[in-house]
Amino acid sequence: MTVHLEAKAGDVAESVLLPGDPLRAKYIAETFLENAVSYNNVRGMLGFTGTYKGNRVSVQGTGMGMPSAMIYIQELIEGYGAKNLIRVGTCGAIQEDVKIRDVIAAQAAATNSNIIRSRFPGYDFPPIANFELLKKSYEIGSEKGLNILVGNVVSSDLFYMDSQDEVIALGKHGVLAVEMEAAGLYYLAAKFGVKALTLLTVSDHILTGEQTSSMERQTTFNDMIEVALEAVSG
Ligand SMILES: O=P(O)(O)O[C@H]1O[C@H](CO)[C@@H](O)[C@H]1O
Ligand SMILES: O=c1cc[nH]c(=O)[nH]1
Repeated sequence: MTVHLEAKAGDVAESVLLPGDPLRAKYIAETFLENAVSYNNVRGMLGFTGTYKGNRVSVQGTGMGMPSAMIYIQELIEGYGAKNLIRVGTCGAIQEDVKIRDVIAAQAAATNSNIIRSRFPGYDFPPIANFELLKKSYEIGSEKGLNILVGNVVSSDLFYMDSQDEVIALGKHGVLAVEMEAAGLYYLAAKFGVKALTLLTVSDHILTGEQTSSMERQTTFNDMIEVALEAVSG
């Protein structure tokens, strides 16, 4: 048991998928895992463990933003021995050639958060994905015929920004999309020496205002989940 997770020792698998939305954790467990068992209900931040093609996998909601996600990520690593963590989230595109429903594998994550900056004053620490998980996911997605984009994303502390100017400028510097957790995940993975990756489905477009329907989100989302599950299995 940790402060925010009531799972017992051994309840959590070494490989964990991390959606922001706890109900998405339930959906993933019910749709993709066999014999899924719930191990956490504290604060309604649902977590489940089951098997995928015979491999033990957990799925844990993290909430929105780095402060929330980093609580669950650190407790999963320190308290339960999680070793492979893949965030499965949504994002907003900030480049014209990134399209709604595309899947992004976040190679690195820029951030406007002070969480990492305050740890290494005077330095910019680049939060990066684990290469093995990144390569595997790219290959699995490509074999499935998905248009997987690999590149930089930006993890923002704010969903509602007074101005999108900086985020749009980042897009002009090759950053593909904005979301709110990847940099925190990559920082903690570096700190604790575990493997991490962020996969994202583009749910809306910051430049064009386009949004996905819930049905479209679900279909693309399913593809992304299968990539994540395959990447941590076998
Ligand atoms: O769909 P999730 O995983 O929650 O991710 C994105 O959606 C939330 C904002 O709506 C933020 O958490 C952002 O990172
Ligand atoms: O625009 C978006 C979409 C999803 N998540 C974000 O943080 N921003």
